[in-house]
Amino acid sequence: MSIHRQNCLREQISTLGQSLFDRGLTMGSSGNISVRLEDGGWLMTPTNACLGRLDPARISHLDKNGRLLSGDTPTKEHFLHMAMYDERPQSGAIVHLHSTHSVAVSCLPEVDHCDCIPSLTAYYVMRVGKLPLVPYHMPGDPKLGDAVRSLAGKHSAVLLANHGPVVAGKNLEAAVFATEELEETAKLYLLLRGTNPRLLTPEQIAELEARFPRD
Ligand SMILES: O=C(O)[C@@H](O)C(=O)COP(=O)(O)O
Ligand SMILES: [Zn+2]
Repeated sequence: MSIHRQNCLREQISTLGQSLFDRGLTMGSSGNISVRLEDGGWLMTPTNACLGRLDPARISHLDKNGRLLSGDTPTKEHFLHMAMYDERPQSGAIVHLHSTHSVAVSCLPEVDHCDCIPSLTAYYVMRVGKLPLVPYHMPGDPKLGDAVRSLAGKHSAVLLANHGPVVAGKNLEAAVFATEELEETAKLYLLLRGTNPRLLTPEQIAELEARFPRD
């Protein structure tokens, strides 16, 4: 990959990180972003970095074995990102946020662990689909990587219990769009709690999945 292309990706991570932060989709130094490089390595946001104020030159550059080549120490969730990439060769980027409504859903005792948010809208089905809950582990615990690995082959998005969403996409823009959609649908789900909303039918879901396949 040319240096020019890598620099463009660094800029894109910083720009989209700032956009997410400025819209309140993650706070403080929470959340992390990664992009897979053509040589099998990755760019990842550094640990304890604020997504709203990333310095493109300090973004961590890892080789395909996860060794740091340049930049600051990577996110403590680097193994989680790498586990998801291992299971999803079609994915080029991953976003993890502490977006408020998604985190709220991740704390609810009654959610279906196989599918935390019902199919309320077509766009949610198109961007996210079934969202499994990953049992709680401390942030940075390698067991979190193992737990995500077991689900990531079948799911582009997972919800970490009492923590937040991890969403993969074919590229960074796709991963960000899907994360935003997840957050908005989590908000809808909470708004509709205690009501009996009409959900999309299995036939409607199948039609959407055939017409708009997710990666
Ligand atoms: O919740 C956590 O601590 C991490 O999952 C996180 O969101 C931020 O960690 P770093 O990426 O290591 O800053
Ligand atoms: Zn986190």
